Amino acid sequence: MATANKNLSHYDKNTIPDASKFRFGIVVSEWNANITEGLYKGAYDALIENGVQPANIVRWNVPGSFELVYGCKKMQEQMVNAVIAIGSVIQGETKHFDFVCEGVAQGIKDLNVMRETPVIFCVLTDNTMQQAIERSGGKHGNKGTEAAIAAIKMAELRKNS
Ligand SMILES: Nc1c(NC[C@H](O)[C@H](O)[C@H](O)CO)[nH]c(=O)[nH]c1=O
Ligand SMILES: CC(=O)[C@@H](O)COP(=O)(O)O
Repeated sequence: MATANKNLSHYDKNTIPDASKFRFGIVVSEWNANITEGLYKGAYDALIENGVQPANIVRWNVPGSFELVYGCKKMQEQMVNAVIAIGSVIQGETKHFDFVCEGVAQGIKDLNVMRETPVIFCVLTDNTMQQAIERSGGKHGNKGTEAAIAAIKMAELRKNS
């Protein structure tokens, strides 16, 4: 189902686990910063709304989405219950888009397979800037909000497993 038909940014707070004791790492790519700052705000606000203490949200920046893998690997080594990777890759004229998207998706998948701390994939892979705007606080909601809810749910699953 496409984002246009399923906007997960609206959620029922009663279904979200208590997050007040959790600590989260958020790694933010500086590429397309107008988009990644919107995603960060969505994630940060959703964590706070669900009881996370501001001091328990650790933010690091990395230059581009490709560097999210290394940033998230190092963040996993901090005392955090889950990590959120935030990036925005937008199609250009060459194959660079495919390599960046492939690298970051596979890299984050590997961190989830190999290591204990869950890493949430909040990397937009859009054809146009307009699509990115619509998904980072625009008419299709905010994928940062959705990532924060996923992070809380995964932190809870980790705690109980
Ligand atoms: N074009 C985009 C990039 N490119 C930069 C790479 O992510 C990386 O920083 C560089 O290749 C050095 O290793 N990154 C994005 O996040 N978004 C883009 O649209
Ligand atoms: C996703 C990218 O790296 C992209 O913005 C690069 O653009 P181009 O393929 O035109 O060099």
